[in-house]
Amino acid sequence: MSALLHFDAVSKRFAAGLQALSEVSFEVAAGEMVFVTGHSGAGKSTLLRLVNGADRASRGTVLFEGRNLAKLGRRTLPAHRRRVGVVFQDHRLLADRSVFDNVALPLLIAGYAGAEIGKRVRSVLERLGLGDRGAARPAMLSAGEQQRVGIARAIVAQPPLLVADEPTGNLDPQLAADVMQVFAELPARGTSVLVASHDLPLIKRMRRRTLVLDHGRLIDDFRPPAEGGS
Ligand SMILES: Nc1ncnc2c1ncn2[C@@H]1O[C@H](COP(=O)(O)OP(=O)(O)OP(=O)(O)O)[C@@H](O)[C@H]1O
Repeated sequence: MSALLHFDAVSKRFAAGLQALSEVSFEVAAGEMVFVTGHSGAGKSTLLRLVNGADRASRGTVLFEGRNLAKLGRRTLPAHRRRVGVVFQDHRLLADRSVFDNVALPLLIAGYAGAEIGKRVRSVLERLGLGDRGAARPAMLSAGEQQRVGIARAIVAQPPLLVADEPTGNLDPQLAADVMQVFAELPARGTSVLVASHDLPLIKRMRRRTLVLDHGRLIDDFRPPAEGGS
């Protein structure tokens, strides 16, 4: 079976001449949760932006579900974006809409019927411990709740892949652990996860595969040994 995500010798050079990624190759299989780490400026955000179609590789090939993302055009990009949920550090919620409406947005865009939207939004809010916050405006919520609303919005349409860029950067350690727990449960529900983070203690605790970038180069692809293995 082909990989969900495939990077083959991918480089990204910005107009200013800066090489943000150099010949990066790796694959992510369906059902994996993978961290991307490295120093500030190592290329983590750049890598994630190539995956969600926000930017394009300068060289090399990025395949998602077997499709070459270099070939995405105005007509096909929206469909790709619907298959990759995105979580940012600054969750980018709509301030003048309720929590429910914020989370419902991807389903509205995908053309779901009203009753189905209600069912799915209530279910995902419940799962993230936000069952009683649907009517609230984002500004009325704590930072941790707002981040969970952002996650709810990213996963409500059950995309095959979730990419998250420093999703716990603003959260205290307990909330960060809670968010990681939510992510860790996604692969079993059909959503693979790619998380950029520089929080090494957190990554270590999660015991998941970790890609390490250094000045745009992939210098390690670490898979922790299975628990209980010898
Ligand atoms: N649009 C852009 N134009 C020019 N250079 C850019 C652009 N975006 C990123 N860069 C540069 O590419 C390099 C990699 O940046 P990137 O944001 O991917 O790093 P990062 O690992 O996510 O860092 P951080 O942890 O600080 O967010 C940096 O040197 C950055 O300045």
